Amino acid sequence: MSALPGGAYLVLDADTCAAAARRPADVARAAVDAGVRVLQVRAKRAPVRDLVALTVEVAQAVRGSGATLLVDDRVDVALVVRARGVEVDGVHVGQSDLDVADVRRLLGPDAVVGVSAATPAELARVDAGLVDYVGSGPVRGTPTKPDAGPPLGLDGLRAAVAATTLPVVAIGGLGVADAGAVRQTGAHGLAVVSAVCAAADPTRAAQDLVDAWGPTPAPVVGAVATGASR
Ligand SMILES: Cc1ncc(COP(=O)(O)OP(=O)(O)O)c(N)n1
Ligand SMILES: Cc1nc(C(=O)O)sc1CCOP(=O)(O)O
Ligand SMILES: [Mg+2]
Repeated sequence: MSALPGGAYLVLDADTCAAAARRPADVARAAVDAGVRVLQVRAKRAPVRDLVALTVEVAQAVRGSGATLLVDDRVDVALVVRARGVEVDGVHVGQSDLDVADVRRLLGPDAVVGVSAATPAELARVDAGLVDYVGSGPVRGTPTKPDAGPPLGLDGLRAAVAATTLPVVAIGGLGVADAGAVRQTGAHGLAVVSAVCAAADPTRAAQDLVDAWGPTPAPVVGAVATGASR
């Protein structure tokens, strides 16, 4: 188990970056230079070996930044990247991906493991002893994930935060204008794709997101999320 830094969380979606004619590695470097502490590599249509190459590229681009780097869905990719001697911190899995118990077994006790959970039933099933954070969304409908569930809205997000002891990362249709309201729900972080990857100026957009969220306490390793770390 490892503490996830709070605040701005950038999901580097390969398709969104490609549509904006940008390399995810360049967006990643710009984001960490702007103060983003958590990155996730997501490439839903890429062959697995391309996802490995992409993750290595991003990891190398942000090397030395101290940012937490995760892979969407694919534990095998994280393991291969590690086996090549390149640092990757963990994986974010959804409800149809590998079970978090298996993810934890494969990646080890120090990995960061996140899981998607939004409904009361999904949140109740999350084992807080195996997972470091929950990703809850979509807060709003978003073209970036057409198969997402119904929008939670801020009230639904607040309910998700109240339903779990784990840090909650809000996601889906969010941008800089939402940072204050999302933080007020008690969410630990705010994850975006389009607001940075498709922005006219990703560096500026990342900086604005970091500033709008405001200061975050340093993560405490092994801390139980009681609200004190939010
Ligand atoms: C931080 C964060 N939260 C939720 C998701 C969604 O993951 P998942 O449900 O597995 O859906 P896909 O992203 O795989 O389409 C996420 N990636 N990150
Ligand atoms: C990757 C992802 N997961 C979601 C969920 O609801 O679990 S919504 C989403 C896409 C977020 O992209 P954008 O910031 O462009 O709306
Ligand atoms: Mg998934």
